Amino acid sequence: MTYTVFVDGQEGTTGLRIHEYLAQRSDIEVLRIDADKRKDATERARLLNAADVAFLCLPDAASREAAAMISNPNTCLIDASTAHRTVPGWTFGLPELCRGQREAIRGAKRIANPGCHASAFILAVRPLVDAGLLAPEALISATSITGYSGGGKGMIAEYEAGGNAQLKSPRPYALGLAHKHLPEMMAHTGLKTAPVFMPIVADFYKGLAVTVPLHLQQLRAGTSPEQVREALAAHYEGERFIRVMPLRDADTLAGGFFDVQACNDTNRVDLFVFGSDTQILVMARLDNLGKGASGAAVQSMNVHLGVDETLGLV
Ligand SMILES: NC(=O)C1=CN([C@@H]2O[C@H](COP(=O)(O)OP(=O)(O)OC[C@H]3O[C@@H](n4cnc5c(N)ncnc54)[C@H](OP(=O)(O)O)[C@@H]3O)[C@@H](O)[C@H]2O)C=CC1
Ligand SMILES: CC(=O)N[C@@H](CCC(=O)OP(=O)(O)O)C(=O)O
Repeated sequence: MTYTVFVDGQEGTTGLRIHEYLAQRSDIEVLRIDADKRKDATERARLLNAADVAFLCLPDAASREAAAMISNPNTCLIDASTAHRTVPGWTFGLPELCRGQREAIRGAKRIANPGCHASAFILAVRPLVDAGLLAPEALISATSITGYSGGGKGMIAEYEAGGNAQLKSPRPYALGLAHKHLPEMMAHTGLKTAPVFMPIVADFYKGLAVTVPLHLQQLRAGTSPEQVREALAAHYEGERFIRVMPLRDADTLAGGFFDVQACNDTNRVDLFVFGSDTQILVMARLDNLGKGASGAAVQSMNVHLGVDETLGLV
């Protein structure tokens, strides 16, 4: 069986990466738009409606526009943008989220791919809420360190142009405390209050790690770091792309330093719990263009089509 696939936004960062994944597939026929018609609404609509699966790798406004162009009831949209992640009628493209999510993706024609920071945050926190270790009312914070490809073509060009000394050091951003991933972080963890979230972009291409620092007192009384790790391990048992590392996994740290890039070129998420007697750090690491974007989109496509979920992904 061959499926036809169109990538709207094929020249962008996530679109190009999806094309790389699809190029290895004999079961996928890729529909391509002529370079001079990339933003031609009529041609985009024609290709979107000719596809079994269409990926939207576009800014939010263009994604909403594309979604409104669909008249073919068989076309499945997988949107990489922020536009639809908490919109009713759209299914969150994170198969590992909870029991039943895979079946929901299999049956959905509108799939919203999670944001890169949000994927890491949700995968780290959701199991703790589901296990009753962290109350939905908890007030927590998180930081994220990310490579600059997370900012798309514009930010990549800025970093790769060189000559701007400010870009040499890590840059905290979203300091208005209203990062666009907060709504999906709340909706898909069950947290009632948005975390205080500060992302930091630094001078490396890709790789991302979210850290959630917690006093053990913020967790259910008597919770130990071991129990937090066990809750993660139980939640993700059998998951091909999620690795829950041993507690205080010093072996993964070169000389005591955490490697943010160690999941690059994979669709993997590594989860860590570092703990003392009174505090823990829960960390999630991924490739922002892998499980943080394009890899996740291909995984959702595989789940939706009912083919091997790992096809083309490592
Ligand atoms: N980069 C990442 O790590 C992640 C990105 N995302 C999200 O995925 C989406 C795509 O991001 P990314 O690939 O990084 O962005 P880029 O800026 O790299 O690419 C976006 C592409 O969309 C094209 N485009 C813009 N408007 C239109 C339009 N009206 N019609 C057709 N094409 C259009 C752009 O054209 P042109 O080339 O002319 O500018 C560009 O090629 C965004 O919503 C982003 O937030 C999600 C997760 C992670
Ligand atoms: C470094 C950088 O700017 N990263 C982007 C996140 C990329 C991403 O996940 O974007 P979407 O939510 O659109 O999917 C940011 O924090 O806005």
